[in-house]
Parts: sequence; C-alpha cells; structure tokens
Amino acid sequence: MSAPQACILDLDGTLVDTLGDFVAVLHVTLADLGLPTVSRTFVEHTIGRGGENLVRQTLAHVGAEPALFDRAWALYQQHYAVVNGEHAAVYPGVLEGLQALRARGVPLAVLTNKPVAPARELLQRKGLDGFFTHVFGGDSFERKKPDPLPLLKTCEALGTAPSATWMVGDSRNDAEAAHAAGCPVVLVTYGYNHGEDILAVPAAEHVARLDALRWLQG
Ligand SMILES: O=C(O)COP(=O)(O)O
Ligand SMILES: [Mg+2]
Repeated sequence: MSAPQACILDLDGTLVDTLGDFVAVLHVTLADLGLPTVSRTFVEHTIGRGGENLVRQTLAHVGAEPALFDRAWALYQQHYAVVNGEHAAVYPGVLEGLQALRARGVPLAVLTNKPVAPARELLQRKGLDGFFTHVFGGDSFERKKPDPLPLLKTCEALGTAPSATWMVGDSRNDAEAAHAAGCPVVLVTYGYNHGEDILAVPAAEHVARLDALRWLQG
C-alpha cells in the first residue's frame, strides 16, 4: 500500500463511539410509539447501514407494522437531532491520528451512512470538524456504502485517484465499498461490524487505534 494522497474516514464506530446515542434515540422513539424497546446488543449489531435501515429493522424486531415506518423515522430524526453526541465519545487515538495525518499533509474527508446534517453536527459537537475538507453522509449521493459510488464521489471531490485514497472504517460495509471502488482499506478493530469478527474482513491493515497506522510510525 503506497502512501495516502488522501484519507476517507467512516464516522460511527471509527471516529466516534455513537452506540449510546442510537440506543437512547431508539428508546424514546419506541416509547413514543408505545412499542417495546430493543437491547444495546441488537442496536450494536444493526447500525452501520444508515438510520432508515436501523429504524426498519427495529420495527421488524419488535413485531411492529412496517407501515409505522414514516412516523417512526420522523420521530427518530427529531430525537436524534437533540440527543446527537450526548452519549457518544471520540475513540482513543482518533484525535492523535487525525493530527498526525494532518501534520503529514494528508487531506481528510468523512464518509458516513449517517445523514449529513447530524454527521456535521456530531463532528462539531466533538471538536473534530476542523480536520475535514469534505463531509458526506448517507443522503449525499444516490447510494450508500457498501455501494462504491459514495467512495468514488468522495475521491472525485478530493481530487485523488481511488488507488491512492485510503478508506478507514470499522465494518465490512466500508471494506466492500472500498474494495469495489479500488481504494486501499484500513479497518479499526474496536467498532461495530454488525457483530462479526472484523479480523475476518480482508484489509491492507487492521489497527487498534487510528494513531497506530503503520504509515504514521515511520
Ligand atoms: O449507520 C449509520 O447511521 C452510520 O454508519 P457509519 O458512520 O458507520 O457509516
Ligand atoms: Mg461505521
């Protein structure tokens, strides 16, 4: 893997541990609808494919009518805007890793399946917004990860070739999208990955902290 000309970073499970936010938002949304709540483990295994998917899967999990989706999604978004970041923490090594990449002149972008408005808000609330030249969300392009389109579009915005643009993520979603786009993949070992072993997902490198990237050690 050659030196990165730019890095694209995933948000939830990679930069910020947002599991507590998702759990809290689903808890109040389900209570509003008079539905039973879901476990933290269910949420951990279901996040990563965007909020719409999470709400849809949650309704199915508690045995609710799929027709409730529109109401549930509207409530979920309202609650998310308020809770955003309250039960979330930047992972150890992230700040140091972003600083080190910036010090080496690597342009950085965020590409998440979270809608772009709460993604920007979260980065700002956690003091990370200044690092990124671009922030794209699940509603920024026609399709979400694991489709390669959002990665190709992000490379286009960065002005770098996919083969020189690293994708750093926490799930097979990120890895599949990056492989299909032709971006080298780095996976962090502390995220969500749908409850599956991330070491089983092929990547150029697996790291326990962002600042432990091999390329930063030289
Ligand atoms: O599923 C989500 O909303 C967020 O997912 P991502 O930041 O890991 O892409
Ligand atoms: Mg993620």
